[in-house]
Amino acid sequence: MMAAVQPLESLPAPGQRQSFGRNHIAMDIDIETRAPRASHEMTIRGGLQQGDARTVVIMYGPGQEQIVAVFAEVLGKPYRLKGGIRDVTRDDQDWVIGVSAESAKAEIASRNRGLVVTINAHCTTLGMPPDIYLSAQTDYEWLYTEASFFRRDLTRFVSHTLGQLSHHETLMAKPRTYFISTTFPDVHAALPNIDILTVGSDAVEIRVDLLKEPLGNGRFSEIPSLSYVGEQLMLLRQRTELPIIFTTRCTKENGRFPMDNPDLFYEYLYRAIQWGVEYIDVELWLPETIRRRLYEQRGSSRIMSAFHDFSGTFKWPSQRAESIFLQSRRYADIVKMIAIINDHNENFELEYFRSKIKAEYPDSPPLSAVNMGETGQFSRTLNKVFTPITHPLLPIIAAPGQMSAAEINQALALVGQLPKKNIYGITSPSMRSAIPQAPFYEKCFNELGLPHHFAVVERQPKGLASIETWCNQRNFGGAYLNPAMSLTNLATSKGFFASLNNGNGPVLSEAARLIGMVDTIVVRPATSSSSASTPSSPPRQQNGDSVGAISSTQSGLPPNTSLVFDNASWKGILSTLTRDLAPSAYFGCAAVVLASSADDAASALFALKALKVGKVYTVGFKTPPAFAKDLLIEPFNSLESIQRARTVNANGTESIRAGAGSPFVVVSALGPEKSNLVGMLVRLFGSPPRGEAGAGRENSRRVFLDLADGSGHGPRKGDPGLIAEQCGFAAYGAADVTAFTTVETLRLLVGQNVPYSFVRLASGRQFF
Ligand SMILES: O=C1C[C@@](O)(C(=O)O)C[C@@H](O)[C@@H]1O
Repeated sequence: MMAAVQPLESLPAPGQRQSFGRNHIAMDIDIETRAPRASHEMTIRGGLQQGDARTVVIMYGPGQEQIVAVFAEVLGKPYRLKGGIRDVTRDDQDWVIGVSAESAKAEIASRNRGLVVTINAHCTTLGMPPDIYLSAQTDYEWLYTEASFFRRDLTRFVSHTLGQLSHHETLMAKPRTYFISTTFPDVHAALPNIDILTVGSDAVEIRVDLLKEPLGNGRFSEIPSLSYVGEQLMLLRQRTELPIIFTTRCTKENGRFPMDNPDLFYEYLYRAIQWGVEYIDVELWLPETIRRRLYEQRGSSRIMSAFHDFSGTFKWPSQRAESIFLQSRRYADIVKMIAIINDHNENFELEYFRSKIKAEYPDSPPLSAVNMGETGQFSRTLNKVFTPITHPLLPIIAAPGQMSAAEINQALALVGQLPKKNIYGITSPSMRSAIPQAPFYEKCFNELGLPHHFAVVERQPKGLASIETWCNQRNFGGAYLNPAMSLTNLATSKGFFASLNNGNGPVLSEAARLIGMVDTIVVRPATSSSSASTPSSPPRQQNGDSVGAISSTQSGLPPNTSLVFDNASWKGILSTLTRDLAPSAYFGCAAVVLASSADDAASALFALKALKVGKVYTVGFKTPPAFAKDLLIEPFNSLESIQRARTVNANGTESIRAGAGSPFVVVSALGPEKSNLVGMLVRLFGSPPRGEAGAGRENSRRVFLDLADGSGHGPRKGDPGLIAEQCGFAAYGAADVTAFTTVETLRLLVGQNVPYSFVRLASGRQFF
């Protein structure tokens, strides 16, 4: 009989082992922190940070002071307007300060940079460009439109510029990353198709040099003005959640930016940093002083050093190639090297160069290197860091030989590098009435050119036999579990799962371990240092396992493969909560979680922990001790305790930071049959009680997240989401979380990024 998972309070430190397998009384699970690949922990520890602690000063245009309140709300801080930047003192530390652009002008150059960080918020309807002097002097600049206001864009801008959310670390931990090189003369043309264009991309490149600014009479300016570029960038950012790469490619390297004045490059690239662009492409030929300055001034943006050689004489096995790499890495977060080659063998030379660089300079920034032209296409299938891709819907390809994500995947599949796998959606009888997900996954695989087969299968209500059979196949490619299964349940395995990893059981991600619920099973080759899994059935044929016809006699996983039990839904919750609010809006605040069991509550607790909330009030479940360790938990066990939390008076922002204010976020995992209770609590916590004005957050709409699946039920009587909105909450539902969770599931299962907007679009509204 298999030992149960240890109670969570006795969680081992990362790297230690926890019971699961069948070798010992208390057998072990490899904890993901030992694994080299991307893990959610990167996102918790690396992705979310406290960020810039300086006072944020928003400079606003005539009649635009309301934008200060919006910034404050997104950041979760109180705000006030002041006459000038000089009036900001240490006492304003936790406030957002608004200063009119007019007044700020006189003092911006002499501001105390250690005390304030300035953002020039300019509404483009007031005219473009913004005040040239302010633009040049400010730390950051945010351009917005009033007619269609994109709160999501603002959230992402401040989360990034103030260093609260880092895409780079998360992306660099991914096994493969791609960026789409858009080549539109006008971004408007891209917008209708942006969701489909970006499937498979981790970032979007805007080729600034290819933008064509109309001057009237059919003429275009030689290079697009900063004003035009700013608006184009704003448009793109409003429509895609992906990080952006800002490129001013020069004439010598297949671009249109003139090379006679390097300062022009500095001007545009530095402005891109001010605009909060995530990646700035800096060409290596630029004077070192410019490259150094941009690197030093890059703030939260990351520098992609770029070198292209179109001469046809470039040689990867040369001293020159190595010295170009060394020169590039000095001022780079990613080094990009791209060359025209003449012979297919030069692709192998590039691979040798890649591995040599990795071995000899292990601490260098990641290398993104490909060859151009048809001959070089092979290298585009092998490069793993930010491979530039195109899409059939683009007007032109950005460089000779560029391929689409689908073409790359198809090529990899053809040469055995991306073998066809069976991927499952494992449901339970209780989910029988749910809308089928298979068509959506098939659409994604099709769009991405993935060879995999997807099938929704239903597990038996009891036991693990069916799940183990699906997972125990040579061609098993991973699965999601909907509903999720508890680790305790999975730990009852006496068969295949228990046999993995020489009897130590599957690898557990830290999220799955702490949450105690598994919703994703990821297949991955073991590293040489960790032990290989031991299939419980003998290996058999290489290909051809057909879904639904798997017997226990069929082949098990290949010997160098392990299974990772993971949890994607906490990430879906985190992404939903941070869609319209920066992480700082949650730091230290109080939350309420309602659920009928700890299992139902755990993903939300994990997300709230990642957001560093100060205190969690609980209703309906006992908090697992593992959470109680890092979070201040208080169960609501009487009406008095609720009343106390409601009226708790946060004296100033300090106490809010310690979770002492009345709850700012309410998450409910209670089913529709408990709507009344949820509605009642939401009403109670809706309007900020009198006397809380001192806390300064009276401008903030509180947040309500309903995890109960309302799909297919139509508008519910007493729908807590509706009540929440009436009570002044910003309400989110299961549909948002499901879509964001699907994004994460696809990343985990097939390593590809399918943007949230595409998930919503392709799966149809009624699906969620
Ligand atoms: O640097 C690169 C790579 C690229 O030149 C290519 O070869 O695909 C395409 C460019 O748009 C991009 O900036």
